[in-house]
Amino acid sequence: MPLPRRVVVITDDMAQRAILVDSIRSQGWSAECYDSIYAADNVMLFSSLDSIGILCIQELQSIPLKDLENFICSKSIIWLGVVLDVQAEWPSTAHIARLLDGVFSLPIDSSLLGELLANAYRKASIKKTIHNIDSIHVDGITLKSCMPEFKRIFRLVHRVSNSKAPVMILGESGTGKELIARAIHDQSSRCMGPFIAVNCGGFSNDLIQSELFGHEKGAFTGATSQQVGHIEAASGGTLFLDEIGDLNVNLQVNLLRFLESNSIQRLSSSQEIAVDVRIVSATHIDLDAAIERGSFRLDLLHRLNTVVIHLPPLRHRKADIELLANQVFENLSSRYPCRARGFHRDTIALMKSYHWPGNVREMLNRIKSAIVLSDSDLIMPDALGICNTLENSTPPSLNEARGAAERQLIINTLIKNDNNIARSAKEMGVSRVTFYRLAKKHNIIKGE
Ligand SMILES: Nc1ncnc2c1ncn2[C@@H]1O[C@H](COP(=O)(O)OP(=O)(O)OP(=O)(O)O)[C@@H](O)[C@H]1O
Repeated sequence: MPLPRRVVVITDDMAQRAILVDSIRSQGWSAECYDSIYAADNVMLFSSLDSIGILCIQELQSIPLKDLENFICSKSIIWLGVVLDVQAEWPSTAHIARLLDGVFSLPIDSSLLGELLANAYRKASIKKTIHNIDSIHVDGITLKSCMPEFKRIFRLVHRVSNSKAPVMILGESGTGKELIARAIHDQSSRCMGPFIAVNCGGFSNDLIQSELFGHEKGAFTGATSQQVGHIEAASGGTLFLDEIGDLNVNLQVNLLRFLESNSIQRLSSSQEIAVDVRIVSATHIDLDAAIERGSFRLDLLHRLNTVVIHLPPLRHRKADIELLANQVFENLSSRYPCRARGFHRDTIALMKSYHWPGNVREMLNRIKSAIVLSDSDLIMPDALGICNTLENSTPPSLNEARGAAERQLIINTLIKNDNNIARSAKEMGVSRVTFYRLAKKHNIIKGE
């Protein structure tokens, strides 16, 4: 629905207000007036009805900057400043002006005002669309969250998608860094181009150079043909450098050179090849500490972290646990044979109190095993295999830890082998009888 053409005017100067309102109305807009930002905030008429606000710059001098920032940034309104007295001196105008979309003085030519309002209206419409984003669709998954912190991440993803600014995603393993990188790519104008993900820690030092930059035939023993590297292959799209903190220091220099020149040389070639890629990188390690240790270059960090997205660990997303678990359940239960219709409330409580060291990935795996193995209508707490690892509980004994690891191994092996006991037993290197006995001992299989 298009935004109404209504302007909020905030000034206690009645004479100038009247002039301003007349000019606004002459452009076919309606106007709503308040004496101060506090009066306007109290009425809470904003967000759905208003698109543009005009604030009197002189009056803003007396308002604490924090209040002003909160007021201006919390609304999906585009704010303009009006200067009522051009002769007056205002000490912090520059700072305030940065929060506003433009500043004009009175009297103002009506066609100029018309243009200012039309421009601001366009921006307000975009801002409102972004402000209302509360989910992201990626890889067939709808990422949702009840938490303002996460909704801000969704908005940031939308905002950064269409720039080429390098994005660095920080977060523990399994928090969804690659998914967010994909979302940035999918929503960008590069979405028709390739998305190439490279695990910088996944290759030997000898290999990663040629994996990233490519090589010519004969560049090294075994290089029997020319090979295009991942950077070149990502041209026109997005290169996702996962685990960037694990990249060998020598290669960091080469990567930096590429980021500065936007061109690469394949191994054993002197030809410069121009490459147009958007870089998204991710790491779970503390890069500041790595810089202090000398294992990561500060200049490279500065090239990569123009925009930083911090993904919180799942244990800090308690408010999202139920939403996420139900979403994962719905998704998986349609793909695997499943008797359960959902979670028992004790299971949800358990999930909320668990610390999820493996984050969303761990949740996915635990729910997957519970779905496959559960033989009741609701998934019970013990089906998740985390009863012994509750937060605040005392550390497990060696026997308990061994038992939990054994149980998890059996579950994982069964899932991998489609619940086939013979194949699972073979993979674990035990007889069928032993496997069956162990699975019964851990309540994974019901015995007669
Ligand atoms: N909000 C979510 N809803 C459903 N699945 C999710 C969500 N977030 C992440 N996942 C899934 O969790 C798994 C881990 O996500 P991802 O690989 O993006 O994490 P990561 O932080 O990049 O992990 P790592 O650091 O180990 O590479 C993937 O299977 C992903 O699809």
